Amino acid sequence: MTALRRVLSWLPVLQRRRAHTCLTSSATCRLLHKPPRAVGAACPSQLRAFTLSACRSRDTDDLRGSGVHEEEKEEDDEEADDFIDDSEVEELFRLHAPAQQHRVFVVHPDVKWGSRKQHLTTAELMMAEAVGLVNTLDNWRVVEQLIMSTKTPEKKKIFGKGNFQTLTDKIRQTAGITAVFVNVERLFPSSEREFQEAWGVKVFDRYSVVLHIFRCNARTKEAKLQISLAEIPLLRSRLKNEMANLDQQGGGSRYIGGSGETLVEVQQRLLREREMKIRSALEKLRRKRSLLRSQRRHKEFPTVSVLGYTNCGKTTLIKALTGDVGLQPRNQLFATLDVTVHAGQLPSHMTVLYVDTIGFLSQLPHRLIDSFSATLEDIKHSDLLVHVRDISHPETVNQKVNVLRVLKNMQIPDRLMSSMIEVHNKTDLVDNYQLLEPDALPISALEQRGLDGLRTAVEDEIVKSTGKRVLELSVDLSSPQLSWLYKEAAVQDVQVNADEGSAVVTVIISAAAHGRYRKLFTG
Ligand SMILES: Nc1nc2c(ncn2[C@@H]2O[C@H](COP(=O)(O)OP(=O)(O)OP(=O)(O)O)[C@@H](O)[C@H]2O)c(=O)[nH]1
Ligand SMILES: [Mg+2]
Repeated sequence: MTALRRVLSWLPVLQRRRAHTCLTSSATCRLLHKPPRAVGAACPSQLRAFTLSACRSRDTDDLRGSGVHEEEKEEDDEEADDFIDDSEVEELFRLHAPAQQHRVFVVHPDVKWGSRKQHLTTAELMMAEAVGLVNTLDNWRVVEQLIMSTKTPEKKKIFGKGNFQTLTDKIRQTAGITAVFVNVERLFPSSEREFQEAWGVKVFDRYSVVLHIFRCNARTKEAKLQISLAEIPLLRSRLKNEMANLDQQGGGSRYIGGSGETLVEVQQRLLREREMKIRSALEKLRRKRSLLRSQRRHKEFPTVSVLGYTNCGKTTLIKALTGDVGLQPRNQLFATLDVTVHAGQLPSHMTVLYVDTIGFLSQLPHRLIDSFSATLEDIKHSDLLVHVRDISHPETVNQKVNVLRVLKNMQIPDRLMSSMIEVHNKTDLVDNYQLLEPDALPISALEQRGLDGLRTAVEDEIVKSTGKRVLELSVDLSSPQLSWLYKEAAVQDVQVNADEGSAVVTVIISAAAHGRYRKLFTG
């Protein structure tokens, strides 16, 4: 009765009712209108600390250690504590623990002809990616792989009768395997059950393998909650299978001790409750994110989202552009699962915020992407997108098509799509690299080549899209000019002339805010 045991293990979590306090309007005010401190004595490092802390979220671990003021830290902690308890997230997250280790047989169902055939890739490359996914997981190893023809990879009957028998024989003859990974987006629960019965081992699809990877790499509450949400369909499928087994034994439709509910109904209700709980916690996080976004906008720092296929070098590029030593690029699929924000400078010394995002993958089920929609929302709200491509990868064209498809499904605004900068990364790995797409920028993030050209291109687009410029303004320190600038623009530097009671202030300011400034102080 594993199903019943699992249901019972959920109960404590679902029954625990904790009063959550949403972000209050006073917290909002505090974040948006916090007066600048240490203005008179402002030196560039303090200003950097101020601006960094102003745009920092709890998730942006990488901005830590940048000299954040203690008082701001406390306020941040207070505000972050408001939405959901760590232990509660851990409980939700732990419920569906991943398998410890597996020796895996990978099957790639290949469509050789017809409308379902993939034209930009080959069965061998898709198999290589599937193997890469499995090997990303610690203690999971591929022991055998097989490409098997099919006409209907998305149907319940993936393989024809003869092929299925051949496959079953091969799997049964392979010693020591503990799992089979069928490289399709998502298996029907009934197919999963049928395969498991025929092969006598656990069966995974892309959805479940990618989820395992996500799970192993998740660090923050938000990532953990998003993963727990993405697991709900898996739990539903499992439930269906376990219920089918119970029904065969005549147990699933019996009422539980006077409750008026059958075991199936109890399980379904608990799953619904679990889903609602996760969604509500994520909604609170979404509100917090949107608050941080408006705070960043308010501070007038333009944001640049760096996106692309997984492992293309996004994190390495942001590290190279910002010098942020906290960033840890890894040769691993889905190393980045949390959106983090990092400040960097453009040629005119304008500070921009680079947003590191979760990588894309082909045939990633929509539901999985949907679960990460709160994180991906940052992309929609940025001022500019930079699409990083691993130009050394044999599937680079297919990867680009997939990234563009996901962006289209996410309904990214046209203005962002048309101004998007495409970067060809890892050119150091390509012999005699030649740029065949004139609008793209060739770089090597690892060897820090081509970055000046990229910074200039980013600045040009930012100026075009936001109308923001870097200006040096002379301010009278006895007037409220400087504090106004702190509130309405992004102050980059203050050079104080103590004898004259004035300062030269470098700011990033929009045309509209500059107009207001002139009207107020120089009119
Ligand atoms: N040779 C070479 N390797 C690079 C370059 N850029 C990144 N890499 C390597 O590619 C691997 C992945 O880099 P990341 O920056 O973690 O890639 P990512 O796109 O952030 O990956 P995910 O967060 O997993 O989606 C690491 O081993 C990097 O060192 C480059 O320009 N040249
Ligand atoms: Mg990354």
